Amino acid sequence: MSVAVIGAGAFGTALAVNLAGRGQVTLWGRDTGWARGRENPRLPGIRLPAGMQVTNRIDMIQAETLLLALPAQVLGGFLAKHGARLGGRRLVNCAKGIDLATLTGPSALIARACPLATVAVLTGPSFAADIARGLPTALTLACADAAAAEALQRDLSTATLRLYRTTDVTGAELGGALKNIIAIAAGAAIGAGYGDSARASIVTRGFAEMGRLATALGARPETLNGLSGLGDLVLTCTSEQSRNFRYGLALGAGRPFAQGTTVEGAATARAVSALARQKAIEMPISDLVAGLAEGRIAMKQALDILLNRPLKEE
Ligand SMILES: NC(=O)C1=CN([C@@H]2O[C@H](COP(=O)(O)OP(=O)(O)OC[C@H]3O[C@@H](n4cnc5c(N)ncnc54)[C@H](OP(=O)(O)O)[C@@H]3O)[C@@H](O)[C@H]2O)C=CC1
Ligand SMILES: O=C(CO)COP(=O)(O)O
Repeated sequence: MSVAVIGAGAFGTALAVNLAGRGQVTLWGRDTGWARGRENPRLPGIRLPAGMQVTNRIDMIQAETLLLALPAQVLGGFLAKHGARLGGRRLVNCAKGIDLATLTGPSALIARACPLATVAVLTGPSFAADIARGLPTALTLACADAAAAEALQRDLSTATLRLYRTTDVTGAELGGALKNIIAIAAGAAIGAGYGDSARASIVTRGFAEMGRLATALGARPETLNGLSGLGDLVLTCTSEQSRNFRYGLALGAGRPFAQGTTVEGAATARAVSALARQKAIEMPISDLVAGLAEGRIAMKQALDILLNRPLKEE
């Protein structure tokens, strides 16, 4: 089986390094100057295995299985430029977000741009550095075609990467996208000094909110209880390795945050607010994260809004 990873950021590089233990892997990035030193500055401390090919030429990619590890908001532009070259292969989305321009998930963007492709999603609790170091990790592989899901599960599992499969692509993809929003809110609560009890409330009510939107969009509720939903929510709301959580910490503390860091939850919150309005679903935490990220509301105001919502059944 031949694999290529599209997107030489932290996650794409980590997946390529881990999968290289199984066979030939090619890594594609738009700028591959760093590869001469065999260490990606986006994933410090990890050396590329000898023999791994790194290229910025998409026409060099012959692999039958492509893992797309680009940020959700740049995927549409990438597909518009290169999608025609990718059709007919197995295309596995690894991005965790909702495209703001179309309000759809990455796998729908891929399916639209590459109608002949077998589209799948790889998602779940996993920091790039952990995967690259070969620390034990369990992820969800989702594909609507059950036979293709089984084949991909087999082909992409490694000694340290254990994949569980599902045919619920919508649920798996939304779990990964929505947890980033809640991680920002959890970080903001901690950053503002509201404490661990407040964080626990946000995680729990955030999880309820994730389930409401995901099921309205066609997800199976049990998928949200799995690695791609609850699993990743727990990871990102409790670890400072998470960029979304760290961004929330900065928002809550009123500190600036490093420009250029990939924080998927900020744009996803805006997309979710728009989707929730369309579907008439209450998503109070996502609405507040969208407002905080856009600078429309302040932290104290966000807290007041949450605490003053009408009392209701759990
Ligand atoms: N990091 C992690 O632990 C995990 C990340 N993910 C998901 O993986 C996705 C990618 O994140 P991650 O790798 O961490 O992000 P990074 O910030 O590490 O890297 C982003 C990559 O995208 C590239 N890029 C940006 N714009 C474009 C473009 N227009 N065309 C082509 N390439 C572009 C950047 O290229 P350049 O270097 O040239 O700027 C860079 O290689 C996200 O959806 C994230 O949620 C999922 C699980 C874990
Ligand atoms: O998705 C992730 C872990 O599963 C990575 O989270 P961050 O993008 O917040 O760093």
